Amino acid sequence: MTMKKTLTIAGSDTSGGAGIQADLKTFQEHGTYGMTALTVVVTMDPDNNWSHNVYSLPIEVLKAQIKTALSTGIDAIKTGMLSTEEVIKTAGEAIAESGLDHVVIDPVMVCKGDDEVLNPGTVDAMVKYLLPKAEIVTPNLFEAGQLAGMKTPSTIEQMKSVAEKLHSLGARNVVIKGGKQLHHDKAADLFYDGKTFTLLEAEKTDTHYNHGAGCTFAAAITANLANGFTVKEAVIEAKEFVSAAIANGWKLNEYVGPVMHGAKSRVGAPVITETEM
Ligand SMILES: Nc1ncnc2c1ncn2[C@@H]1O[C@H](COP(=O)(O)OP(=O)(O)O)[C@@H](O)[C@H]1O
Ligand SMILES: Cc1ncc(COP(=O)(O)O)c(C=O)c1O
Repeated sequence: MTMKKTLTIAGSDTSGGAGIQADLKTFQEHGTYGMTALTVVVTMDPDNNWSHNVYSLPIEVLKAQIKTALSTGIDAIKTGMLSTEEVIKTAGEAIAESGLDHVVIDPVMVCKGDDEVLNPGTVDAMVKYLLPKAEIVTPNLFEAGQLAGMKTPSTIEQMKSVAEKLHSLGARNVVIKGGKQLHHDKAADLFYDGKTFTLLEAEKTDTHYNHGAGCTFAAAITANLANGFTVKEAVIEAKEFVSAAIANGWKLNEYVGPVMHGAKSRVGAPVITETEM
């Protein structure tokens, strides 16, 4: 049996909901063979209100992982938490050398709830090294504004302008996640392929148990592209997948509630509506 191979270049979330853990669970649910190149390891301190510590791996270790994985003939790549400009440059150069088309850039800048960029120099590096390689970029509202050098969009009209800017910076497709943050009665994401805007809407779940939603969404897109979906089909299935995962999010402890990555196949997924704008 042959399987499509998917690689995530991202951080390890020890608590298991986000990062490479979310990516691998999602790849598995989509029937692809997941491989990893770790950038950082994130731990949480149970003695200090679950505060996060980020441990970077040496750049040679990242390069060796990417080399290992690419030598096997990867079908699609996703990037997640990339901690420094050097890490972003390394990922961008490796993607360029791979010659792969199926490249999903999830421009993780902050963990949920924060609105400060972890390391400001990384935004320029993402624009320079990653956006021009992206078959699709998957920012939330804050990340979209930062990458575009525009204010954080808060309406669908503003999301359209920001999506056009991100496309002009080299991303062949853009999906801006309105999610829970956008003032809209549904969980709405705006997809732009350079020609048409499509608003994708799902029921909003009233929950705090959404840790890992962004990673899960981008990983599902990656697996779907590896499996031969068009970009739009990949995004729509990923939205079904993540909506089900959020609707079935659960409490790990008093600090964090991860999504349930395997919910779609076990519980079913909600209907996504598509509206051309
Ligand atoms: N409360 C919610 N109910 C339903 N879907 C949601 C909810 N919050 C986010 N989503 C969806 O989950 C996906 C990931 O978005 P989000 O969690 O906002 O990303 P990030 O983790 O990058 O901030 C998007 O498709 C978004 O619309
Ligand atoms: C390693 C890692 N990657 C990515 C994220 C972003 O997670 P989310 O998918 O909830 O935006 C986190 C958040 O804790 C993380 O620890």
